[in-house]
Amino acid sequence: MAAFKTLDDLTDITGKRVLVRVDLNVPVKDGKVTDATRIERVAPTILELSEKGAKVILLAHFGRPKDGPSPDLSLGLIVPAVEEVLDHAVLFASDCIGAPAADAVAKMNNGDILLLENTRFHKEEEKNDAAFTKALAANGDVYVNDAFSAAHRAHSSTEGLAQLLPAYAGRTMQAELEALEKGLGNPVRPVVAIVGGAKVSTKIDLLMNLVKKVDALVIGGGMANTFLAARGTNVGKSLCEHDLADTAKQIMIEAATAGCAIVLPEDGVVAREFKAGADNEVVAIEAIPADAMVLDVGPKSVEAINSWIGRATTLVWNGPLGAFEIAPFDAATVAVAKYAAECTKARKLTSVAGGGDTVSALNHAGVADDFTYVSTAGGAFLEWMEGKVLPGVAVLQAGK
Ligand SMILES: Nc1ncnc2c1ncn2[C@@H]1O[C@H](COP(=O)(O)OP(=O)(O)OP(=O)(O)O)[C@@H](O)[C@H]1O
Ligand SMILES: O=C(O)[C@H](O)COP(=O)(O)O
Repeated sequence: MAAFKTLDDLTDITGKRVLVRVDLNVPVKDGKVTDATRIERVAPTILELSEKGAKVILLAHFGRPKDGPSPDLSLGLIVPAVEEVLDHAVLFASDCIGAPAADAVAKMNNGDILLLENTRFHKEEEKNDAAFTKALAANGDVYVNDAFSAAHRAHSSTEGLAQLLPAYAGRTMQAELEALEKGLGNPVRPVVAIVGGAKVSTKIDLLMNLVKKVDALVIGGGMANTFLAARGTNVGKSLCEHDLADTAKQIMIEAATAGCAIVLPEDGVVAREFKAGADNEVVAIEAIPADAMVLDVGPKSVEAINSWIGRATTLVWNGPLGAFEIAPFDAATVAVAKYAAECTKARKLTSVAGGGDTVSALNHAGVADDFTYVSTAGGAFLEWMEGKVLPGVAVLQAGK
């Protein structure tokens, strides 16, 4: 792994304005953060800089706002959770550039921590727009990237800033890269990957390369419905991206050529409403009622998945198998997580899992600490697995 500068190289920062890119894209329900793991992971970097007397200015995205600012995706909602984890006051500015940001920064004392509003409220962020990056850079003397989980995005706050300011990796960025290299740099076969969740369109392309690197690819969640539909199974009202059928078919062809088994659900738990405790039944995967949706994979599928895990030496997991936030559709994710944890404790398995909701699901199952390594990254983790260059990491390695 190519070298990059870390906080150890960042000396004499008292009074300096340090722009720190963190990932605060945390799960939220009814306005409350339901899993603070990502905040906990960036806390050491933030507190270290604050204790050294820097003015710590946090940059982050939250969700995927489509048309500019929206109150439900304001990072202001996250401030209390960040304060609780840090046990430190956190100031907030209503914009990440312009007068609101500049005024808030001007008022900071050494050691203060300020969170700027969602960078994605400006469409220029995702375009890595030069003028927008410059506007962000105006508030900092130094840039620290501690958001490994957003490092697969070449955005202004994840990549562009590192070209304008002296750039350093934060403690979590450093730890994630070191741990992934150690656990998965040279994975011992057989390798089984589980990919589930809801971000079908942004993750499906990654599977094209992943099938060349693993012995079996277990597909669950919304991703499975897309593959099932592609092979002609009627998925009723399930979360499914029908327009990705050709991509799914191509992945199945690539997998067959590479000798990678594709493991799709044999049965599913279906309901007519997306809510906790909704009436539900287990059906064979070819018998999904037209007016129902699959919200979890069924018990036969769990058995098949666990049998693959039992034969594996390395497990890589991103994306829950079902809508685990609403009982009883957490059953498969919990059962598989517990079995993987058991195999890991018995020293038969190296288990690495990643993703905001995946971490939350492992915490929900009570086994996150039993996995070999739990990354905060989902998409970035899968891209790293594929062997892709992550722009946010590459720019640190190039070193300004
Ligand atoms: N069958 C399903 N139908 C609807 N939603 C599902 C289904 N299976 C899983 N999900 C949802 O998928 C979401 C998690 O997917 P996602 O791809 O965001 O995973 P992740 O671990 O957070 O990865 P990342 O960090 O890349 O976001 C959960 O909110 C879960 O409810
Ligand atoms: O949740 C994630 O995986 C990261 O925060 C990146 O989010 P994105 O997929 O919306 O870029």
